[in-house]
Amino acid sequence: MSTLATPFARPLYMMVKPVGSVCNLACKYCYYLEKGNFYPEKKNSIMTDELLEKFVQEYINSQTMSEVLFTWHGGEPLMRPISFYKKALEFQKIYGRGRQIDNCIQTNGTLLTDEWCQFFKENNFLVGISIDGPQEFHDEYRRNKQGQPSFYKVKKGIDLLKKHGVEYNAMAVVNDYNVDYPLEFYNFFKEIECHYIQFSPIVERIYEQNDGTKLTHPLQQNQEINLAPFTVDSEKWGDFLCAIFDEWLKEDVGTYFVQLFDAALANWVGEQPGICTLAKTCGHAGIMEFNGDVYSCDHYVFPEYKLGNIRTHSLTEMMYSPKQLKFGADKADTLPNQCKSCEYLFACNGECPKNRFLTTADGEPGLNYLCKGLKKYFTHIAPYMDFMKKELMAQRPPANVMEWARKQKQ
Ligand SMILES: C[S@@+](CC[C@H](N)C(=O)[O-])C[C@H]1O[C@@H](n2cnc3c(N)ncnc32)[C@H](O)[C@@H]1O
Ligand code: SF4
Ligand code: SF4
Ligand code: SF4
Repeated sequence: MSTLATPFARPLYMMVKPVGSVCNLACKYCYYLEKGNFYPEKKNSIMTDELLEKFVQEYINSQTMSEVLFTWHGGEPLMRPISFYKKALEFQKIYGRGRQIDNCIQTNGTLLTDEWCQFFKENNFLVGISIDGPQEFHDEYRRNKQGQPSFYKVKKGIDLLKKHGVEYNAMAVVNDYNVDYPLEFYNFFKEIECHYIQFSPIVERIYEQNDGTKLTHPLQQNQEINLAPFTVDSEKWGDFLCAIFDEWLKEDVGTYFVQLFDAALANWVGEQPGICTLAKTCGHAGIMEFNGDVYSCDHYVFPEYKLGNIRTHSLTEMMYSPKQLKFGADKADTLPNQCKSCEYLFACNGECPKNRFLTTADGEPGLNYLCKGLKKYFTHIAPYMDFMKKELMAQRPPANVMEWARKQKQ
């Protein structure tokens, strides 16, 4: 096992699911909806006030730093009433004893109202909104159980956030349907003046199990690969990123922030990237279900990756357990030789282990499904990243890359 960073030198981070996997939408690609199968008592999957208080107290007390970040996730976290979050804030005040406490919430945006937005503004919430680009792309997969599209409601939600001056960012998935339209996609976010954008590729395999789940199980190896139809093509993912990167280079560096570009630059200069998929190790962010069950990662909510329950184990115990440390270290320890000798390992780190189900040319298992696209992306951005690194080292703004890129093209 590789050496991990000293425990306790970083915040303990946990995403919380106050309504479990319950949601008012039924996006066709959603990996979380089916987690309800692990909780047959599903109809009652809401966090009690008593558990909320226990979590808030323990989460704050587990931190070794003065800042504490709460992340509310789901399912759809706005399916709890505002009063639930007001209680959470009261507990934060009681147990925070002067610490700086921040809250962010990840939502599909369809349930936003003036009242929610006022609440978020007053309490400084950062709101992550899921929106998959323009209407046609978004509505392809993001619909409710009756098949009704959600774009119109999400757009209305974003307008409300803007009206109330709430800080927000966009989270967009890239799938088989929208991957061919990178510029339409990117320009949409500029049109709605969203300056912080996260793109996440959909990679899912169909794997029907007895427990009622159908999507990727990470322990599913040596099986016939049965890609879910919404999965993004690996090379197209690379082309998509390259096209948006070139567009971003024209005039947006320093004004629009694309998480995968920032994370690549972070790796280029040897800083921690802001996204786990490009980090060296996993396991920094656990998730807690409505009933206090804690899992290794949001994409590893499976019985095999359950770390315990907050009623019987402390958060520190679970997040620094041998099981979780191994989960974290496995990301680097299980890399195939093709990755170990890859010139972009420092930037890619083999991406997410969930996606490592191909075999290398030498027949070694564990190659990332997205490898071809990732290599294309890193090769394409390398000269610009090298330049930005040089600028940063000389304490000049990396945005100088825009002029440099223009000159290269002349
Ligand atoms: C599971 S949702 C929970 C929060 C909230 N309901 C929402 O949609 O923002 C969190 C994020 O995961 C994304 N997502 C859903 N299924 C995915 C998948 N199979 N692969 C990658 N991301 C996915 C969603 O688009 C959303 O941005
Ligand atoms: S809104 Fe979020 S939780 Fe609900 S189905 Fe869509 S991605 Fe899944
Ligand atoms: S398994 Fe994937 S999603 Fe989970 S921490 Fe690792 S890289 Fe991130
Ligand atoms: S680009 Fe491919 S070979 Fe290189 S580290 Fe990433 S997944 Fe491995």
